Amino acid sequence: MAVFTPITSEQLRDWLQPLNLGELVEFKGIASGIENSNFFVTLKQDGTNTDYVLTIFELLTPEQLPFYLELMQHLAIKGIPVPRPFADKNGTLFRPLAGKPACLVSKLAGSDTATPTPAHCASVGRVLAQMHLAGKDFNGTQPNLRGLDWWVMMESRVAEFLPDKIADLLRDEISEQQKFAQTAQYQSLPSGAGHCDLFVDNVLFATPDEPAFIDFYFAGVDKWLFDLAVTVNDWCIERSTGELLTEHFHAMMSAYHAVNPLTDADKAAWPMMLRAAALRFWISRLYDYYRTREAEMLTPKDPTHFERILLSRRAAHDNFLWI
Ligand SMILES: Nc1ncnc2c1ncn2[C@@H]1O[C@H](COP(=O)(O)OP(=O)(O)O)[C@@H](O)[C@H]1O
Ligand SMILES: N[C@@H](CCOP(=O)(O)O)C(=O)O
Repeated sequence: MAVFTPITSEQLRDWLQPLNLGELVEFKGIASGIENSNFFVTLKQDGTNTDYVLTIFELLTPEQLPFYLELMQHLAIKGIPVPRPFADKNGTLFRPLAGKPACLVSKLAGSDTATPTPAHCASVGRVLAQMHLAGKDFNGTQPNLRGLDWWVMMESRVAEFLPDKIADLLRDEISEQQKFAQTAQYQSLPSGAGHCDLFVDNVLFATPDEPAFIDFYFAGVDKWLFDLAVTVNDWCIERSTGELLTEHFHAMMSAYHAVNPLTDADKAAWPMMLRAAALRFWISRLYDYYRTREAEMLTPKDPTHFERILLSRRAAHDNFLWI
């Protein structure tokens, strides 16, 4: 369903050749993706079969891809559990396949969880902190392309579809976030390469203590605290209301803090950062809902989920949970 670009064995064999990773045994499309075409690929080298993941990029441009792939390569080399992209002998990480850029990465063990426990939250918090620290010497500079400028641009494209009260909420939150981004407090927060979309469907677990992060194609340089807020807003919530679950929250935050300590400045910025993280996905879901792209064959994700989360974080602004 979500293989937007079909390929033949011949095309794939030719494409794989410069990677020198062995003979093609089999490949099959992965149904669950919504952004790219993904395939599991099995290659045989010296009598041993190894599984990989092939991604054909449907929307990302060759200008954007080096940041994502080089970040994954950097993190994987440092031992962070993320897919490792394979380069040809010239160091090239992506090449055209069926007319679109494509790359091959390592296949990670495990599966995602629909019902995160505090133990899952703790391990995700720990590895997120390790990932932030491991990215400190990564030299890519591409910003989070789904940041404040993008929110402002998208607001003008979705507001016309919304009832007045909801459009007012959207406009008001963007304006609050613009003011927040100008503060010395915001600007003093540490930034670096972040995943920026570390939702439950982007983490695979071999065991609850061994998370692996996939799908880095919204990654970018942003405040570390924003990345943590995005993660908390999806992992530590009661799904139907969006309210934070205290035990899940403390498990994730304490585990993050133990590796990459949070400061008083982080605490002061936290309520606005949780709101920013909710706003980012509210806007992208509104955009997908009202302006679904042509190639999209899946049902757009529910924007009202993040409207509820935003309202909940605004209501808790002066009385928020912290570690
Ligand atoms: N490196 C990987 N190792 C193991 N499974 C993977 C890997 N990359 C993707 N997958 C599988 O493919 C599915 C879709 O991948 P994803 O990157 O989330 O696609 P999309 O960005 O299009 O939503 C994931 O849910 C996972 O099951
Ligand atoms: N996590 C986002 C959508 C991004 O899609 P992904 O499948 O590439 O993670 C959301 O839930 O709105």
